[in-house]
Amino acid sequence: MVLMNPVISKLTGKLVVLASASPRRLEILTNVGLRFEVVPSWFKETLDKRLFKMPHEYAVETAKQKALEVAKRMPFKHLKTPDIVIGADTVVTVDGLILEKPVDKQDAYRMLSRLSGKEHSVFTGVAIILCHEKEGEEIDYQVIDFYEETKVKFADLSDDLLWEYINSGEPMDKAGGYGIQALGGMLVEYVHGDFLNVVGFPLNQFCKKLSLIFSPPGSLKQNKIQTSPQGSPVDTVPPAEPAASSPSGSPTHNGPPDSQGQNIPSASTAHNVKQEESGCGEGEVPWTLVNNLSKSSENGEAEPQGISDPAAPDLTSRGTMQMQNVREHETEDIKEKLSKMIELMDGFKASKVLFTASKLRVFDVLRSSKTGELQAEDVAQGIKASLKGTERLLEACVSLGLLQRTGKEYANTAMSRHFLLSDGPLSLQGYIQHCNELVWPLFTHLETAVREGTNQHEKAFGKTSDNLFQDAYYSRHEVKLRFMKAMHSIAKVSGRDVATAFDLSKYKTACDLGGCTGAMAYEFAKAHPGLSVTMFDLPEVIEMSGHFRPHDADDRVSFVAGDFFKDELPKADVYILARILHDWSDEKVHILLSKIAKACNPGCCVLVSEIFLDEDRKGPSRGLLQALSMTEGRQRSASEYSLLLKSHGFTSAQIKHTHNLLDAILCVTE
Ligand SMILES: C[S@@+](CC[C@H](N)C(=O)[O-])C[C@H]1O[C@@H](n2cnc3c(N)ncnc32)[C@H](O)[C@@H]1O
Repeated sequence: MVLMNPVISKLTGKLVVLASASPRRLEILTNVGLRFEVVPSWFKETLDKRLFKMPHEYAVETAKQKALEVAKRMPFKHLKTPDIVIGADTVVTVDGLILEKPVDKQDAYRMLSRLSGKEHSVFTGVAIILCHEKEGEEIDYQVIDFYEETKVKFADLSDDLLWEYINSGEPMDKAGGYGIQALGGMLVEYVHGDFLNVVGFPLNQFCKKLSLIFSPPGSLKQNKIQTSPQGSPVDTVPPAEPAASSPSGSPTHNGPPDSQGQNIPSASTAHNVKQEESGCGEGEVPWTLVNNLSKSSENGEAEPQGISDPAAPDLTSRGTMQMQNVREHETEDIKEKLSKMIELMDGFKASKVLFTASKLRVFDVLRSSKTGELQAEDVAQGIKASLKGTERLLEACVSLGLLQRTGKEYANTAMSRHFLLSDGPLSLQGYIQHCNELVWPLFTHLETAVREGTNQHEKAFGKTSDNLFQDAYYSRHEVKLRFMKAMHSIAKVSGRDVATAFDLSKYKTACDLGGCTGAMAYEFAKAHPGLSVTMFDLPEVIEMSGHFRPHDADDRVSFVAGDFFKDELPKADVYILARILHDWSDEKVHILLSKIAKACNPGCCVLVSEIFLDEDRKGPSRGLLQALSMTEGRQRSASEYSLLLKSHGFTSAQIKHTHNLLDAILCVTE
């Protein structure tokens, strides 16, 4: 049996649309007697999470965009305008990360193991779109949105339990990788807050919002809440009279106060004279009537009987409240979009400030002072630049978070100390200079690159490059050194996460093909005490690798010169391909993988480390932006790499999204 919820019943007679295909939301709303159509949104959940300060802002914005997409599509595609569209989006957050639906089992495992033994938050953002269609005019959309947070704690979960749960298939279409209402309930130690919010829809707050929309504060002037001496709320409105005996016959509301001090009208006391006409149930205020009322008042026409009761909804103030709400939302929305636009328009300036400050060694100069602080004059002297230009550069660096300033003194921020000092263990200086000297010129020819679908090396550097490495990067000593420094810095930052992505304890030997400076090889040796690593690269690279030898170099790392397309590959149990495959045409990739497959004994494996594209190729933008200046190769998703490796006999893929610069996949030969 369905309880006749007085707030939900206010939607009777309206075309209510749920812009979500989630069976759980459908069930929650159906269970409370709401009649609605389901029109799943086509809005792709691709908002850039970094643009939102708080996770709930992301959930609310996604809910809003989902609902608006349906509200705007229906008049054209379904040839009807809904009255109300409801959108919702649920996200799980832990350790400052937003977890959505897992893309595969490995992703589900990553999410669930992150949640194990910890408290996390579940946020559902909800948007209620009220659509007003006026004849001959554009449809007006009013947006009311809100969010609910529920805290959930998981018990400590063993890997066996996690995999059993993952293999049940339940996690795959659920935010955070679990469903609390089914098997996933077993993982939960406690829930603080609205349980249904975790399932996917905060019903309680939704009802309160409906109550505010349809009986806003102005309509409840007389329904003051007093606190009794015992502290419990007392409704001071006199018992409602039946409509017929009310002087005006207008709707009056008298019901239990909700937790926000608003009265949710009770079905037994709310009446209106249009009830039969509108076909609405008891306790309803028909939307059409509400609209007509505001119109007739505006026109100065006599109000129909039953409208002038002071307890009736204050339609004007309600309209004003909603319009204000909408304007605020619209303004916020536009501001958000504008700030994203500005970020995109100015992005190249910010990059160039970083490149220039790095090239001029601003960060090293600041670090070298006794106190770590310098005034602009001293920095100008240190970097041999004009005072005026230096001041501008330093101020711009402060605005970008690269420097901090106290009074007249400039100093490095923690981020700069980590990544921008030239001799720091995680220095990105090498890569930054590579971007400045090589990638930047290529990007100045992006338009031609897009028009022609070719790489622009010739335009940018005045010569063709059939083989990027031998013709472009290694043609001049300083260019080669710069390229190697760039590879070295990325390998230093990401190497540890790649090296520890999988359990390699059963393997004795590894070969890092195209290992460049050996940075990755040393990370593998460090992470796996039983592993000897051969670093294999072109002779012109090997001859310079001594430059990058760490002071505590492990003698389990050795260097072999050769061409992986032409020469015999060193024998190994594990072949590492870090940032290799994306550079080459499919044909060359197949040549290389065939050679590796031939060199492998059963049980050997290939570990590929690359930027993995999302399965729908909508991100991450770092990978997609890089592709724009690539030559013959291409970026792939984890499953594309998996398929590629499978076609060469490497199966049982394990995938690791490291949340560092490079992800990794491990496949074993049969
Ligand atoms: C993009 S870098 C990746 C470096 C390293 N694996 C890393 O992740 O830091 C590509 C590497 O492949 C090497 N390489 C290119 N062609 C090669 C070939 N035919 N044989 C061996 N190594 C090659 C390059 O010298 C370079 O070091």
